[in-house]
Amino acid sequence: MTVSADAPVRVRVPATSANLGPGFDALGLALALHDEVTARVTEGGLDIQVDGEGGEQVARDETHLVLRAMRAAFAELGETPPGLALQCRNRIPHGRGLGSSAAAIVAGILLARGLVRDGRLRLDDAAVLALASEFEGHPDNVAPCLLGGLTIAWTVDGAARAVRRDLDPAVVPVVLVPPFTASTERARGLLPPTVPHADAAFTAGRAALLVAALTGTPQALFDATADRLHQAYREPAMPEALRLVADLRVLGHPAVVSGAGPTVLVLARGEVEAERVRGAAPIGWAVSAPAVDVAGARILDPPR
Ligand SMILES: Nc1ncnc2c1ncn2[C@@H]1O[C@H](COP(=O)(O)OP(=O)(O)OP(=O)(O)O)[C@@H](O)[C@H]1O
Ligand SMILES: N[C@@H](CCO)C(=O)O
Repeated sequence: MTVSADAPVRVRVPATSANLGPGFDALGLALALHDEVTARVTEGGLDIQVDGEGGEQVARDETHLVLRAMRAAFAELGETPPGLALQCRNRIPHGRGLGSSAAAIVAGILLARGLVRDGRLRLDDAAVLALASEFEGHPDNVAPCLLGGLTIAWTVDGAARAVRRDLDPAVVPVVLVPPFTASTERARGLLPPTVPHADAAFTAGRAALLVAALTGTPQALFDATADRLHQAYREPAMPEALRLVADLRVLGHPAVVSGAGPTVLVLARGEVEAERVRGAAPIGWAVSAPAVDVAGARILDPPR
C-alpha cells in the first residue's frame, strides 16, 4: 500500500436526478445536496460510522455500498489496504430517486483513488466514470455526480461516457420528496422488454428537445419532459408519484419522476413557477429547490 495511516481523504458528492422524463438511463442533473465521506487506511479491521440518512438501516460491514465501491477501485489499482475507517455524513435520502447509491459509489471510488499514491494517474476520470457506471448498472446518475451540471451519458462497448452542459439559469429544479421509498431494482423490474416503435420515436424526439430546452429554450420544457418509455410502467411501484406528476402537468408544470422515483422533479421556468409548485405539494412531502451543483464530486481533504 502506498499510503500512510495518518492521511485521511474526504470527498463531497452531490445528489442527482436522472432521466428528467424522456432521457431514460441517459440524462441527469446534479443538485446541491451532498454526502461527505472521510476514509483512512488503518493497521487492520473495518470501522464504519454513519451519521444522517440511512444511519439506522445501512450495514457497517463489507456489504456497505461505499466500502464495496472502494474495494472495486482498490482491485483496479492493484492495492489491498490492511484496514479501513470510514466516516459518512449522509444528507441524500435513500431510495427516493435522488441518486444516493450513485453518490455512495462515486464517493467510494474517489476515496480509494485518493488514498493511493499516483491514484489519479493509475485510474483516470474516464475510468472512474466507467467503473462507477458498471457498478451502478447505468450511467445517468453517476455522470452528473462526477461532473456536475447537466449530463448526457451513453455506453460504448460496456464503458460509459458523458458530456456535460450548463443548465439555462432560468430553469429552477424543484424536488418534491415523499416520506416513503421505492427501490430502483423493483422499478426497473416493471419495465417491459420491448416498447412500441411509436413510443420509442416519440420519446427520442422529446429527449433531443429536452437538451435544447434545458440549455437555452426553457419555454419548450413542458413538451420536452413528456416520456413514454418508463414512467407509466412504474405506476404500481409509486402510484402517488405518478398521480402528482399528472396533477402538476394538468396545471401546466414540467413535472417528471426523479430517477426511479418516488420523488417528483419539476423543471420550473423561473422563481414564480417554482413558488406555484411549492404550493401544490401534497401534505407530508418535503419540497425544496436545491441549486444545481456545477462542480460535481470534489475531494475536500487533502486540499488539491
Ligand atoms: N451513502 C450510502 N451508504 C450506504 N449505502 C447506501 C448509501 N446510499 C445508498 N445506499 C444503498 O443504496 C440503496 C438505495 O439505492 P436505490 O438505487 O434503490 O435508490 P437511490 O439511489 O436513492 O435512487 P435512484 O437510483 O432512483 O436515484 C439504499 O437502500 C442503500 O442500500
Ligand atoms: N435511469 C435509472 C435511474 C435510477 O437509478 C432508472 O430510471 O432506473
